[in-house]
Amino acid sequence: MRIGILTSGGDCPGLNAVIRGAVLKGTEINGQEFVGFRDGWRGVVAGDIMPLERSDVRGIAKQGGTILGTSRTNPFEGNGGPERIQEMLDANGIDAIMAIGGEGTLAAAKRLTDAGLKIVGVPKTVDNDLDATDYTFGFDTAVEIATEAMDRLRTTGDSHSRCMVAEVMGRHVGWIALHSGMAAGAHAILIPEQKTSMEQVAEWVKSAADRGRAPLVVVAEGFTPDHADDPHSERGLDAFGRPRLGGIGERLAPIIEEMTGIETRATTLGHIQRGGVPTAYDRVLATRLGMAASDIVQSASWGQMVALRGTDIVTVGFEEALGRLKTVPQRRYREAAMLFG
Ligand SMILES: Nc1ncnc2c1ncn2[C@@H]1O[C@H](COP(=O)(O)OP(=O)(O)O)[C@@H](O)[C@H]1O
Ligand SMILES: O=P(O)(O)OC[C@H]1O[C@](O)(COP(=O)(O)O)[C@@H](O)[C@@H]1O
Ligand SMILES: [Mg+2]
Repeated sequence: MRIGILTSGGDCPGLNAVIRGAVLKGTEINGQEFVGFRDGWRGVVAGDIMPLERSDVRGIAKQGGTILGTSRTNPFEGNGGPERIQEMLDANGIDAIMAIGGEGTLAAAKRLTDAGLKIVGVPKTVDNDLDATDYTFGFDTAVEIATEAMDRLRTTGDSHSRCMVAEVMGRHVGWIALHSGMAAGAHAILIPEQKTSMEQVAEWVKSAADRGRAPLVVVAEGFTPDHADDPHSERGLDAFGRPRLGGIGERLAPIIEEMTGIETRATTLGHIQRGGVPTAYDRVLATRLGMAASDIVQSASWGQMVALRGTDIVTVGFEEALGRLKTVPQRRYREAAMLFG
C-alpha cells in the first residue's frame, strides 16, 4: 500500500510528529510506503509530490510547522474534483490519502470519500475545538507559550501598576484563553462563548488593582463584547473567505483605561502561539495519532479519522468529527470566573 500524506489548513506544532509516527509505523510494521503532497490539497490537485521515506522523517518530531507545507486550497476548485484527483493518484501509484487537518480539511476529505476516494484523517486544530477528540496536538504547546508570555506581562505590569491585556487565538472557542488564563492567574478571561459587559470587565480590573495587583485580562480573538455583533476583524478575509480575526485586545485596552482610570497596555500573541517546538505532551499525542492513522489505512477504514478519548486512541467517522464544535462548557467558565477580580 502506497500512501500520500498531506497537511492542510493553519499549521500547528506536532504536524511533523504525526508524519513521523505514520511513516515509522507504516514502513517498519505495516509494510506501507509513503509520499508527501506539498501544501495540502494544492499538492493533491497539482500532483505535486515529494519523497517520504524513513530517512526523510529523521528527527522531525521536535520540529514546529510541517515539512510538507500547508495551504487552504479547496480540492474541488480549479483543476480539482474527485475524478481528476483519482487520475492523479492512479498515475502516481498512490492507493490512499492520509489527510491531517481541521474541520475544513476533513469536510473536503468526507466529500472526496463519498465520491469513492480512499482517505483517512488525523484531526488538527490549535484551538482544540473539534468535539470528536478530547484534545488535539498543538493546543498544549499554544497554552504553554501563552502562559509563559502572560507570566512575563505580569512582572512588567506589576512594575508599572498597569493593567495588561493579553490576546490569544481562539476563533470560535476560548480553550487557549481559559487554560492559559487560569495557569497565569488572570483577573478576567474573555471568550467567544461568553458575552461579557465592559462594566463587568472594569469591575474585575478595579477589584484586582484595589488589592494592589496589576490586573491581567486575557481575551480570545473571537470574543465579542456585549456591545458588538461580530468578533473584531480588520485584516480582510483569509483564503477560505473567513474574516481574519485579531486586534480585539488593542480595542479593549483604551476602553478599560477610560472606565477604570488605570493605564492599560495590550499585547497580541498571534502566530507565536503556533510556531516553534511542540511540548512533550503534543509530541506523544501526535506520534500516537500518526501511528494509529497508519493502522486504519491497513484496515481500510476509509472515511474514518483517529481521535483521543481519555487516554486511548480511537476511530470515528468523518460525519461525527464534523458534527459539532467543542465549546467551553458553562461549568468550566463559571469555575474559572470564581477566581476573577
Ligand atoms: N466544505 C468544504 N469542501 C471542500 N473543502 C473545504 C470545505 N471546507 C473547508 N475546505 C477546505 O479546508 C481547508 C481549511 O480548513 P481547516 O483544515 O479547517 O483549516 P483551518 O481551519 O486552519 O483553515 C482548506 O483547504 C479549505 O479550502
Ligand atoms: O493566520 P491564519 O493562518 O489565517 O490562522 C489564524 C486562525 O487559525 C486559528 O489558529 C485556528 O486554526 P485551527 O484550524 O488550527 O483551529 C484561529 O485561532 C485563527 O483565527
Ligand atoms: Mg479549522
